[in-house]
Amino acid sequence: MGGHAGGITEHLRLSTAIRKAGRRGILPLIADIKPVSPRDGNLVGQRDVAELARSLVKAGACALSVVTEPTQFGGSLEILRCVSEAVPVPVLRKDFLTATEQIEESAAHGAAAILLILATIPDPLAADLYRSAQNRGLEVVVEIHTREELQRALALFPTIIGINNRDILSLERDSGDVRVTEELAPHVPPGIVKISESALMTEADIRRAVTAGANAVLVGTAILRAEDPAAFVSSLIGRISP
Ligand SMILES: O=C(O)c1ccccc1NCC(=O)[C@H](O)[C@H](O)COP(=O)(O)O
Repeated sequence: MGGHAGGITEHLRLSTAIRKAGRRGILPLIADIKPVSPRDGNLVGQRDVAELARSLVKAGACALSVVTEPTQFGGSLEILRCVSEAVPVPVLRKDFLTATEQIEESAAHGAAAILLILATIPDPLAADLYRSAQNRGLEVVVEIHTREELQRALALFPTIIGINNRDILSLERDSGDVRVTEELAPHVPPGIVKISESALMTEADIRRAVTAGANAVLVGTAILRAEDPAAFVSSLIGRISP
C-alpha cells in the first residue's frame, strides 16, 4: 500500500480509510497513541511504539492517531515519525497546532491528517491552517465540542469533523461523556465524516457513538490500559458493526 516520499510511506487518506472500513462492515476504529494522559498518567510505558502501532493495525484499526504535544501528553514528532513509518494506514497528528509551519512539519513526519481544534483557534487562523493543510495534501479533522463550534466548523466546508467528548480546554482532566456525540452528530450534514473522539471507555460507549451517527471512533486510554491492547481492539471490531 502506498509508495515512499523522502523515507515516509505515503498512506491512504484518512476519510478513505474510514469509508472503506465502513463499507466492508468493519468498525472504523482509530487507535490513539497518547504516551501520557494528564488524568491517568503514563499509558505507553516501556513498550516499543512501532511494535505497538503494528499490532493495533494488525488487530484491525483502520488508522492511528498520535498525540505529539510534549508537556502534558508526553508526545513528540519522533514518535509520530516512528509510528508513520511502521504502519501502512493513515496517521492523524493530534496537537494544539497554531502555525502554518506546523503543517509542513506534520507532513514531514508522516502525518496523513492533522487536527484543528476550534476551541483553541480563532476563525481566520482556522481557515488559513485548513487551506495550508489542503495545499500540502493533508486532510484535516476539524474538532468541535459545542454547537457553536459546529457552526464555525461548517463554514470551513470540512470533509471530517471530530466530536471531542472531553473538554480539551480542561486538558482532558474531565471524564468526558459520549452524550456530546449524541447531541452533536445528528446536526452534522450528511457527507461529512464524523469521528467520535475521547472518553469511549467501554463497548457500550462505542455502540452509543455509532448509533448516534459516528462514522468512526477514536479510542486511546481504554486500548492502552487494556492488558492486551491488540486483543482489545480486535474484540471491539469483532463485536460492533458500523
Ligand atoms: O483531542 C485533542 O484535542 C487533543 C489535542 C492535543 C493534545 C491532546 C489532545 N487530546 C488527547 C487525545 O487525543 C486523546 O488521547 C484521544 O482523543 C483519545 O481519548 P481517550 O480515549 O479518552 O484517551
